[in-house]
Amino acid sequence: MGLTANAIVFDRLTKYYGKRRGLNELTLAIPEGSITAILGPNGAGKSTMMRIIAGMTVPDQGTVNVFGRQPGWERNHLIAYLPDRARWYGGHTVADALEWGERLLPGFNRDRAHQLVSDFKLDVELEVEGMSRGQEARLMLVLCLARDVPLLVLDEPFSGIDMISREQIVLSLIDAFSERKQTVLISTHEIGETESLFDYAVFIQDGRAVLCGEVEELRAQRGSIRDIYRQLFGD
Ligand SMILES: Nc1ncnc2c1ncn2[C@@H]1O[C@H](COP(=O)(O)OP(=O)(O)OP(=O)(O)O)[C@@H](O)[C@H]1O
Repeated sequence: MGLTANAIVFDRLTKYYGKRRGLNELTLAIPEGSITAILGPNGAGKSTMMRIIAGMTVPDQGTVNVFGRQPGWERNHLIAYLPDRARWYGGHTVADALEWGERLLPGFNRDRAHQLVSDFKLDVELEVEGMSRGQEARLMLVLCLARDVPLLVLDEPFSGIDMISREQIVLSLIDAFSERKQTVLISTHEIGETESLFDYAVFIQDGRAVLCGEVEELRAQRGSIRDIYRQLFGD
């Protein structure tokens, strides 16, 4: 695959929540241009790591570099971040959300957003507050994927989406990512249906990276990503 430069570098990054450590000297590099899976059990530190990249949480110790600089609001025009929980405006429809995106999100491509809405079978008239979890997940994906930014950080983007739709969405993502030069980080618990998306994988446990590498190499050495997950985290 020929991955060279790193888009993101963590060096002994630690984040405390009270006495508990959300991240524990996390040391890790994410290759530029990769589609990277962030994998690990509940509470491993995946969301904390992503929030730090998006500049929404500040670490307590260690360093993090995103394209060579510290994260923060002034870097956010480079990043499309899909949080694990969203808040919407009351009374807004999918169409309103797209308009909001066009006005406020740097690099937002309106035509692509509308294409994605149609690909993901969303109704533009749908009110966002009344959406099912799967519909909401699709809308959040649209708002991120429509953006021409160098880094996408997607925290559990498939959660709540049914299996068949998930498979279709993964196929359209493979298509979309092959056309564009973006670094993409995706945390997910749905490893089976999403494995084909990834060319790099990071396994996290207790706030540390326990294994990372190019998916092709990991597969050749240790089996499928699902098998590796079981080897690392199974009882
Ligand atoms: N706001 C917070 N206040 C207190 N503790 C927190 C907070 N956010 C995260 N933590 C703790 O930090 C650790 C890492 O949490 P994080 O949400 O990053 O894990 P995760 O890997 O994303 O988990 P999941 O797969 O369940 O979404 C957990 O022990 C969690 O309880």
